[in-house]
Amino acid sequence: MAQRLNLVADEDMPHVHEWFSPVADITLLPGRQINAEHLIGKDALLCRSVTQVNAELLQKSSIQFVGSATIGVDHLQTDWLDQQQIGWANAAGCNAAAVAQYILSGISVWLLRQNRQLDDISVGIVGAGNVGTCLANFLDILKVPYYFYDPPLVEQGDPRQFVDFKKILSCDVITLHVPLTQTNKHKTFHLFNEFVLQQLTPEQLLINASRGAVIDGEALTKYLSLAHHAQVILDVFEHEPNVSDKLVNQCLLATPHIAGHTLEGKSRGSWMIYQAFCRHFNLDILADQSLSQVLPEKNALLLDTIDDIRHGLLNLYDVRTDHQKLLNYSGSLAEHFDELRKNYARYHRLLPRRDYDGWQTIANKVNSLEQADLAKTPSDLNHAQLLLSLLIDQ
Ligand SMILES: NC(=O)C1=CN([C@@H]2O[C@H](COP(=O)(O)OP(=O)(O)OC[C@H]3O[C@@H](n4cnc5c(N)ncnc54)[C@H](O)[C@@H]3O)[C@@H](O)[C@H]2O)C=CC1
Ligand SMILES: O=C(O)C(=O)[C@H](O)COP(=O)(O)O
Repeated sequence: MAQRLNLVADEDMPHVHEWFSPVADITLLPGRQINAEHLIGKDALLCRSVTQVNAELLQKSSIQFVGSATIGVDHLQTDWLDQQQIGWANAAGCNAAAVAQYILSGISVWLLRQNRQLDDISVGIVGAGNVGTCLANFLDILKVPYYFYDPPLVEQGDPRQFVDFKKILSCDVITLHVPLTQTNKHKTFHLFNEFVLQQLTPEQLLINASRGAVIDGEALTKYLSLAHHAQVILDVFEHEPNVSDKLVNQCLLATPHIAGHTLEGKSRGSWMIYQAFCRHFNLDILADQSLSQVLPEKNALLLDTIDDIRHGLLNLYDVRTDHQKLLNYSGSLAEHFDELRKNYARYHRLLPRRDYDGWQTIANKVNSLEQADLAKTPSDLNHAQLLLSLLIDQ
């Protein structure tokens, strides 16, 4: 029998016990507290976005593999890991659908406040990777025009259509889906600085669910203190968990870095890391282990009438609930930011936020309802307007 491995894992990474305990002894720790001493004599580290994985953390250890159950890798010193021949993996795309769902919910709330319609806006997507593309797929169904800005993909010959930064800055909604990078030619650190922010108008919405430092936080606070400014939705903040109460209160909506935290998004992250771990250590995946095994059945969405669709979507996700929870901690946000994220996961174990994978079904259903009974679907509503009215509260 192969020797058992020893691993340290972030205590907020789901399903670690189910999947890893047949082959490893596991030490669970709070992600921000994992230190070099904890890793001495260990073979693998399983982390989330809050653990800085670098030479300082690992050099005294015998870690051979680092798995981060996240899309982002800005907390991993990947060049050093490669140099040391330490295997590493992230969970690319694991929660892309969850982030896209968050963005659509945020846009819906903004439209409601502005008394504007979905069919008269354009969306500028900065970063056309997994999240940007997933969002674009949803916007296609909603028939909302969007534009991609992604110079690295242009250089790689991606055949899709891309626009320049100036065009993005003219869109009604600008939403950021880039990795945080500090050094390369297309670095994203402070991509939205004071100069860029000042070009926005009060009619626009800026959303950041990528990494906080893609927007210069200090410049943003200053910008939002101006009499006229664009509306802003933030899921991420520069210097988390030290989040400024002032900035949160200046936003249309603010949430504690939970855009990707659906049940599927979190579980898929662990599952992808488990698979990478097995590949690295040349282990078999046991026959009774699978992602679907740990995901509870979804309540069937009964799409018989427009009302069914409306309620199905409303039960799905309303970002205002998460915004309100963050506001409840106003005055001591920095102290409670991590706790809110932790409790978000716990709360959602009872009433989980789920990915919605039935958008195409809904689009088809709306089509058939329109064809079958136009009286139920006012003829001046196109698909986009109709689906928006389903996304937001009546
Ligand atoms: N708030 C949250 O809960 C979550 C945040 N994220 C963040 O979102 C980021 C994006 O996620 P994915 O789309 O899955 O990543 P991805 O790697 O699939 O796509 C990122 C895209 O950004 C592009 N890009 C890089 N530099 C750029 C620049 N200067 N200007 C324009 N485009 C640029 C890349 O070429 C790539 O196509 C992640 O790196 C992560 O930091 C991801 C998941 C959840
Ligand atoms: O996947 C990413 O990248 C994210 O930002 C995550 O959704 C954040 O997840 P945790 O670090 O809280 O697991």
